[in-house]
Amino acid sequence: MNTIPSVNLTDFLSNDPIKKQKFIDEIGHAYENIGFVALKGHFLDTELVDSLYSEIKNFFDLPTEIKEKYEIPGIGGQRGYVSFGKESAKGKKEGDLKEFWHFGQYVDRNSKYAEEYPANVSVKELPKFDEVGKETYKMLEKTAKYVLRSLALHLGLEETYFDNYIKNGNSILRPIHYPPIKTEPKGAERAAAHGDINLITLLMGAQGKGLQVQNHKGEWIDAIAEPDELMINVGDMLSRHSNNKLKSTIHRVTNPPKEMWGTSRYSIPFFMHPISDMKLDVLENCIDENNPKQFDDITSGAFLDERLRELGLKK
Ligand SMILES: O=C(O)CCC(=O)C(=O)O
Ligand SMILES: [Fe+2]
Repeated sequence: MNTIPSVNLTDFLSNDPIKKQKFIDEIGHAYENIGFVALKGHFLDTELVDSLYSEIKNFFDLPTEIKEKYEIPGIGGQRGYVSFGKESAKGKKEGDLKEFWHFGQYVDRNSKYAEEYPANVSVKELPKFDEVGKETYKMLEKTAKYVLRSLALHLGLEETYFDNYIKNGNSILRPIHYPPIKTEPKGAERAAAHGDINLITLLMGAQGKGLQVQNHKGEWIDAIAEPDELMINVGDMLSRHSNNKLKSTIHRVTNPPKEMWGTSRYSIPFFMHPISDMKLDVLENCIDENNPKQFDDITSGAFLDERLRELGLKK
């Protein structure tokens, strides 16, 4: 597979069982091979996307000393601002050439997760920032819920298998700014090769060149979406749970050619996480003689913790 297949969520949501099954087969096949699809028919509208871009550009344009006021110590960068170069890919010492923001789950005050999750951070310079972030979070979470329903069916589980694990889940919306490159990066990249940690990732902003995905043969292929598409990939949590039937594919964001160094890249991944006590233990129906169990049992909370340390976000 040398291109990223495109699928349409309205097929899955239609009342036509043939279309629904077609969507399940297409996404299932894509995730057993390249690990990525471009998805149309999601719940984000253009107006919301445009206002989020405008808000986040305004945020990243703020002076560094103001942005740094929103960098909260002690929470592994899980909410608010994370400054340039702080995060590095697993196994790499150079920091990625990016700064980002994290919006986290919106839980009721009386829910047990209100204590587990750090609070979201408000940007007082930008009155609409929080609201636009929250609305986008909800729409991406809703899109992800249906994608996971299709994957549950593909894996031979109940359609709603993931629903209770993602309700109040520890998902994160991460607007990223890759600033203009001023000096030779010396081994650093916009985003070095990595697999995502979570269940699935929904990415806005894969329209320009930059994102590349590694296929079976080790070749890097461009992952470019149409204006109305989200790029959606499998993360390591879902790969473990499915005994690597669904592939968490290594991907990266390359530095632009020198004549383009003066331009920024903005992208906005939504990392869909379950609640921390979900067991990622390999599903029984993904194990057989040809596919012995490949991963040890672990909860999603313990797995996340381990990975945040490896990324340099948690001490
Ligand atoms: O910026 C992008 O297009 C992708 C970013 C990414 O892969 C990530 O943040 O995990
Ligand atoms: Fe990624």
